[in-house]
This record gives sequence, C-alpha cells and structure tokens, in this order.
Amino acid sequence: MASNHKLVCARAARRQFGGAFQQAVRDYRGAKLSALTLARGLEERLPGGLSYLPLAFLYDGEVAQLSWEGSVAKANAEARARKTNFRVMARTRPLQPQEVEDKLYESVSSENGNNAIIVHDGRVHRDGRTIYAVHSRFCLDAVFNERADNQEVFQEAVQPLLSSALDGGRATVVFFGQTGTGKTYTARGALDIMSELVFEKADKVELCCYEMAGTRGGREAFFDLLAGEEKKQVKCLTGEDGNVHVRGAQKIVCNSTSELCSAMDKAFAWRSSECTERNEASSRSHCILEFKFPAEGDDSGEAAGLFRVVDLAGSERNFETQMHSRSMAERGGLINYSLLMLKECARVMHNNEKELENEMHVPFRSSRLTHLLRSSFTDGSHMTTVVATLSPSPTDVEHSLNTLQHVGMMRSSRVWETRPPPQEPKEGSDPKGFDAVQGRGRALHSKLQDARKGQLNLHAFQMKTAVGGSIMKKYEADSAKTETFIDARWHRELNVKVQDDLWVLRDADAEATQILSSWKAEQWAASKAHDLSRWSAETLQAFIQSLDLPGQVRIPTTMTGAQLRRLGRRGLAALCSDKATAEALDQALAGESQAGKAAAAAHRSANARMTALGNHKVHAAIEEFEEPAPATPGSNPSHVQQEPALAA
Ligand SMILES: Nc1ncnc2c1ncn2[C@@H]1O[C@H](COP(=O)(O)OP(=O)(O)OP(=O)(O)O)[C@@H](O)[C@H]1O
Repeated sequence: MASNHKLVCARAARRQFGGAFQQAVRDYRGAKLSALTLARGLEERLPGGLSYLPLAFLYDGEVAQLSWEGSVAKANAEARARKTNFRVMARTRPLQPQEVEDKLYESVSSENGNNAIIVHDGRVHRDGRTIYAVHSRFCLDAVFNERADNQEVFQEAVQPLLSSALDGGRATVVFFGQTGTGKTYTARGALDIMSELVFEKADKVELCCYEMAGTRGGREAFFDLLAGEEKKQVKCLTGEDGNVHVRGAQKIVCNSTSELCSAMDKAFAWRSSECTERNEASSRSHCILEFKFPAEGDDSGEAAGLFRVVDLAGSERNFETQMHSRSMAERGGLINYSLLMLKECARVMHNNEKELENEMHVPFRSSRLTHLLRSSFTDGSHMTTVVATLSPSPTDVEHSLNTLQHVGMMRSSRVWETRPPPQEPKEGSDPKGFDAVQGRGRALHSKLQDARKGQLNLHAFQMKTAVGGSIMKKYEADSAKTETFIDARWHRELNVKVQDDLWVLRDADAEATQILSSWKAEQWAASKAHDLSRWSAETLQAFIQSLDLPGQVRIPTTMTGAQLRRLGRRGLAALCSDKATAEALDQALAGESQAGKAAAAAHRSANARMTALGNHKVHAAIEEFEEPAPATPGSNPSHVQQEPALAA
C-alpha cells in the first residue's frame, strides 16, 4: 500500500488507483444496463417495482437504485419538453489523445433518456487508507455525451433561440465551463451551422463582435474585435429598456454565408488566446458575438431581433496555472473574477428563489460580464440557453462538479417560470413545518424539535447511520447523490456522522430564531423585575403599598430602589414606625432578591438550551409563514411570564 501522504490527494489517487475507480464506474454502468434488461424482461411478468429487486442483489443497494432511477424510472425524462425560456444543458467532450496516453478513463456518464449527467467522483477518506466513489446525478434540460456532434447540439441548444431571434425576439446562448472542455469548439461548430441556415430566413445579418478582457491597469473592459489590430475599447451602457447595450463597436452587414463566415473568422482571429498547460489555444477573454436581424426596410436596427453567442473564457484551478507568466496570471485573475461573480449571481438567485421572504441583492453590477448578461437571467421573455462543457477525465472531476453545481443553481433560480400559480390554503387544513409552530417555553422547544424532524425528512431520504454504511442524500430537488465504498476492509473505521452532516443544511432558522429571541428578551425582563436596584420610585411605592405591614413606612416618594438599598438595614429601620414593620419589610425585600436570583438561574439555563438549539441550525420554512394577528389593544402582554420556564 502506498504511503498515506500520496493517497490523501484525490486527484493523485484517481491516477494511481485508476483500476479500482474504473471498476466503480463499470459497476454503475453495468447496473444501468442490467436495470434496462431486467425492466424489459420482467416488467410485464412481475407486478410494478418488483423487477428492481434482483438488481439490488446484484449490485450495491444505492448504486442499483441510482441506476434504476436513471434508466428505468426516468424521473427527469420530460425535461426536454419543458416549456421555459431558460434552459441548461451539458456537453461532455471525448477523452483527448494525451489523456488516453496517460491511461485516464471516463468518469462522467450521461443518461440521455433522463437528461441527466452522472459524475463518478473517486475520493480518499481522511484516514488516508480508504478510497471510495461518490456518484452524483445532475438533472438538466438536455445532455450530450462524447459521441454527440455539433449538429445535434445546434439542433437542441441553438436552433430554438435562433428562430426566436429571427422572429424579433431576444436570445442568448452561453458556453460555460472549465478550460479546455470544448466551449469554443462547440460555439464555432454551432456558428458555422447557423451561418448556413440563417439566410434561409433573413436577407441580411448585422454582426458585431467584442471581447471582455483586462486593461493594462487591471480593469475589465470591452474591446471591438472587428476593428482589427488596434482593438478599440467600446462602451457598455444600460439603455432605457433596462437592457445593457454595447456602444461604439463596428457593425458589419452580411448578405451571404461567406460574408458572415469571413467576418466571424476575423473576429476569432483577433480574440485574445494563448497556449496554456491545459489548452494549446486557450481563450483569454470572454467573446460575445451579436447578430441582429433587422426587418425589411428598417435600417435603424433598434426593433430588430437579437441573438447573442457568449463564449466564455474557461475557469482554471491552481494546479492548472503553475506555469503561467505574471501577465497570464493577471489576465487569468480577471477571468476567474468575472466567472466567480457569475457563479455568485447564480448562487444568490438560487437562494432568493428558496427564501422568497429574505431576498438578497443579486450582484449583477460587480462585473461587466454579469452586467451584460443580466437580462438573460432575469428577463422572462429573453430566451437563454447555458451550455456547460465538461471534461470526462478523472483529474477534472472537482471542476466538472463545480460547473454542474453552478449551472444547476442557474436552472433552479428560474423555477418561477414553470411553477404553477400559488394555491390558497384550504380552510381548516393542517399547516405543516415551522409555519405551524406556536407556543413558548418548554412546549415551544419540543414542538420545534418535532417540526425540525419533519423538515429533515423533506431533505434527506434513505439515511443509514450504520458505521461504514452507505449514504444517499438529496440536497436539491433534482440532484441525487450516492456514495459507495470500494474498499470493504476499512469500513469499520469510517465513522459517518449523518446527523452532523444534516445540521450543516445552510438555511438559517429565521422564524424560530425570531420567536426564541423575543421569548429570551421577555424572560430577561422578567428576571430583572425582581432586582431592587433597578426599581423606579413609582415601582418602589407600588411594592410598599402591596405589602401587608403591621405599621407605617415613611419612604420619600422620590426614593428609587437603588437609594433604598444603599440605606442598609439600620437606615431602613429608621424609616419604619416600629421594629416589627422594619423586620417585615426587610423580609419582603429579601424574598424579592431570592426570586430575582431564581429567575436569573432559570434564564441562564434556558439560554444555554437555546444556544444548543441554535448550534443545530434548526431549518425553518418561512415561505408561507403567516404574520401572527396583531395584539388587540388592552390585551395583557404579561401572560408570557406565566408560562413555565424551560427546565434546567
Ligand atoms: N466535442 C469535442 N469533440 C472533439 N474534440 C473536442 C470536443 N470538444 C473539445 N474538443 C477539443 O478540445 C480542445 C479544447 O477545446 P476548446 O479550445 O474549444 O476548449 P475551451 O473550453 O474553449 O478552452 P478555453 O476555455 O481554454 O478557451 C480542442 O483541441 C478541441 O478540438
């Protein structure tokens, strides 16, 4: 066995122990094939669902289920027919000759019928001795495997957008992904096919090409690609319609396919590109091609349909930029910054879609790229397709996962397009989750725990907490994730803490926190109510009058609790008409002090329990939370103090 030091790096392990990881991929693909065969052979003879059972005997339970769901149940099969203006697709390129030479293998599988991509992620456990594979499924609108050609991608991803733009609409296709995964290859392939087809419908096409790159001062700027060597800087301005337009770029009017092709070739020739560790001709800028299709007789071009092709520069990781020169690193930094902002916008929009009440600002203006693409993500009438390009190599798995996670967020941030209109809750129906939680003190605590259990059930399924067992998690509505351990010898050492894992669910418990904090404030006020030194003159007078004393007490009406306290026992006796009254008053004050101490102790323990509850990050659904009815004037808010305090 190799030293732990080497194994701890998953990328190195995927190369070194390629055989074991390849076996895990083969297992998954074999299970998929068996699932299809079994479904075909047994479905008619056995009652529904039973034909799955033999598969579970043949393969690891979770792998069998994942492959069954992908190849037979096909939960996402309808995605291609989804009626939406925002679609997300993925294309996996084939292994490059160099990768085949390095004996790398495919670690991405596509489920074409289910419109999903499975990434097989080989990992090394923290103990440095166990390797295991995590299969993650990402459901998208369409997927293209390594055998798909540009024509197929064009038909699915670009053709509908082009038709919409030719009819006067606005459309954008964005190619997004890791460096060297085929963004430019796919974009150019689609553009070549488009240049053939476009003149069947349009008489002329107005082309405008520009790139977003860094200036010498390290700032982002747009440069005209049709202006030749000088690369004139152009402006990016927000128009009255709220859309961002580039002003000052040269426009070429093309009347034939050959004119359009030569103009595009010119633009790509001037686009910044360099030879990097991952790609001999790596794009060093984001390239945008804008096609306008003016209606006949309309020379202004303002009302024309617009089709935009955005070929983004590839994102790079540290290990891919070891040989970069200083200027390359600077340019790479700017590219990574704009891509990071694009991902950040996707993340915030995704979170906003989940937490409708707590909408956060989406930082579209933080980069020129996101500023330009804003309408593609927010305008429901703007047709947009994001094509994520992936590398099948096991050394790029982290990158592929990152790309898929972000395009998945972009997709889920536009669920409002497909969401049915909200329905009014039925009279008398049982509200579920945290919305239904009401109460205070101990009762609230246990109710919150019950509600939390319910919430967790929504987010996790088929959890097995056995040491060394396998876990299946459902983080997003459409994405399943399964883990299967390859090396059975070290199962016992894997102390999988599923519970801990669950608490990491990011969403803060806003509603529960609000209820608990107000309860906490009330408890604090209640405990301080017995503190003599905080009493005002009026409170002191009211307290003295509420006592049943044998004699008279001559306390000045302006004397506060703190002043009375400073008098001491002898001073207090001097204010009383006789000894018995002084003793009774002293006892009453001592009783108050005791009650204050007890309340403070109860408050402290309640606080500790609440902190523990907070640490568990109670997950709250606040989307449908109804505001509690405002308290009626004159109602007694002090009822809160009559509830039992949390037990120690
Ligand atoms: N689907 C594919 N089939 C065959 N070869 C492909 C495919 N996709 C990409 N390639 C090859 O992979 C290499 C890199 O492709 P390309 O330059 O398009 O990547 P990129 O994502 O644009 O990279 P960068 O972000 O660095 O510009 C090229 O040699 C290209 O021919």
